[in-house]
Amino acid sequence: MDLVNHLNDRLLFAIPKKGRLYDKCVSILKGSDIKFHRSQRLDIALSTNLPVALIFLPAADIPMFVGEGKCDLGITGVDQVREADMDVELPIDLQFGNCKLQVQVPANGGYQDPRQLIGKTIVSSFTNLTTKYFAELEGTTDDKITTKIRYVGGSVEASCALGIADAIVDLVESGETMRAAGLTDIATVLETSAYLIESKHPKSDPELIATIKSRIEGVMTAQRYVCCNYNAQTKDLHKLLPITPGRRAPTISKIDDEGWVAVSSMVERSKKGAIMDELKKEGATDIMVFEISNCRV
Ligand SMILES: Nc1ncnc2c1ncn2[C@@H]1O[C@H](COP(=O)(O)OP(=O)(O)OP(=O)(O)O)[C@@H](O)[C@H]1O
Ligand SMILES: O=P(O)(O)OC[C@H]1O[C@H](OP(=O)(O)OP(=O)(O)O)[C@H](O)[C@@H]1O
Repeated sequence: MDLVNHLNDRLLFAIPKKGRLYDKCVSILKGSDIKFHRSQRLDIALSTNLPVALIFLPAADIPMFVGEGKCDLGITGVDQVREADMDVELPIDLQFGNCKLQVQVPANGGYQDPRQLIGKTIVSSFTNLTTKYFAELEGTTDDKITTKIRYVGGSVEASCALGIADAIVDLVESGETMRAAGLTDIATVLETSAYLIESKHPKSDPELIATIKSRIEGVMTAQRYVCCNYNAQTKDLHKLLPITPGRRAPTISKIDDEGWVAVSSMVERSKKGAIMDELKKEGATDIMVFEISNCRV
């Protein structure tokens, strides 16, 4: 099938083709019920249930495709958006791919302040952000900095040991890569996470864009909340309901037992243990927590 000729009239949605963000992106698409089949080695997949085409691209190229309006939507890290210096909307923080772009120096090298690196050689895959950062430190414009910024595409952390850099600017999540390379961080250039990004001048049907955004928001909410059900005596509700106020209000249903009701409420996943403990202490029984597979709020 000539896929390219099937792209007309479809919303083009750019997804990282591999790497750190890929699996989470696929699970967001799945959670949003955007069905597709990606043939091996093909970087375009037509959705089978929506007028959408998924375009699999390097995470670093996605801001340009969306910024220039070639794709209406995309998913990539904010670091990539800032590095590409593209003017796009950032409608949804997808809350994965969290890490920091940091200035890293040899742990035993005597640098404690990034100002000590002015005029030295810095290696990074994020040369634009690094240039801007040092231009600000030097109090000058990007084209006048004395610090030398060199690009490498990967394994940036090896640059100091190999003698091509005095320091590096690279992403840090757990810090394992940094420490294994004998480096330590002395400053943060940027904090980042993956975002749904949107063209400022989308070409597709606004209703379709709104539907996709609302589905992704639903996935985010479903990830953040669980559903908590319990039985309670009506006399205890004044103590129990403040523990489970819900997003708007808890649902209270009659049950076939005089003086008792069933309560259902969304609670934050990260607090569910403490909430169940407190409910039990205040007299709730049959407390159950359920996963929410998707929702619209
Ligand atoms: N260690 C990390 N922890 C969390 N998020 C990360 C980490 N490393 C990278 N990211 C995020 O993922 C994005 C893509 O990084 P990744 O290294 O996967 O890209 P890539 O270079 O396209 O893939 P690959 O390394 O497989 O070639 C980064 O721009 C950043 O937003
Ligand atoms: O703090 P950590 O948890 O160790 O993560 C940081 C590492 O993750 C990223 O690289 P990645 O593993 O994606 O490979 P790359 O070097 O090929 O980009 C980043 O460039 C660091 O090297």
